[in-house]
Amino acid sequence: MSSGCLGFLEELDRVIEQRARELPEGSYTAKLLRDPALAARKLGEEAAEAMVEALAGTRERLVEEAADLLYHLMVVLRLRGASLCDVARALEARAGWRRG
Ligand SMILES: N=c1c2ncn([C@@H]3O[C@H](COP(=O)(O)OP(=O)(O)OP(=O)(O)O)[C@@H](O)[C@H]3O)c2ncn1[C@@H]1O[C@H](COP(=O)(O)O)[C@@H](O)[C@H]1O
Repeated sequence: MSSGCLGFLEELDRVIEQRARELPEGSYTAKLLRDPALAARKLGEEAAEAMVEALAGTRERLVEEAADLLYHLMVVLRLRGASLCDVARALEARAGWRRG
């Protein structure tokens, strides 16, 4: 993985946090944040679409579906007061077990 490519995720996380605070009209993110069941269903749909691309799609289609999946995961995490930082910490702790 090229270094520095994940910095934008922090920026996107801040935008999602701002949408959660302000819930602006006309924002798709705010629509998901107002309806946790919709957000969870969309997460599942995007996971299924990514699976289809992983099985038989092009690299480009897989990357596009992975982007949809990651965005929806970030919204669902925010609904539970969590973020990709918490996910990174969980992964880091697992790496610790393996090293130890
Ligand atoms: N990164 C994203 C992003 N990725 C995917 N999507 C939306 O996720 C949806 C994916 O759903 P589908 O693939 O099912 O496509 P669809 O048929 O259009 O969706 P539905 O009408 O079925 O819900 C689309 O509406 C996309 O626009 C996103 N919507 C917003 N963002 C970012 O979120 C931030 C806040 O944007 P607002 O949501 O406009 O406030 C901005 O930085 C945006 O770039």
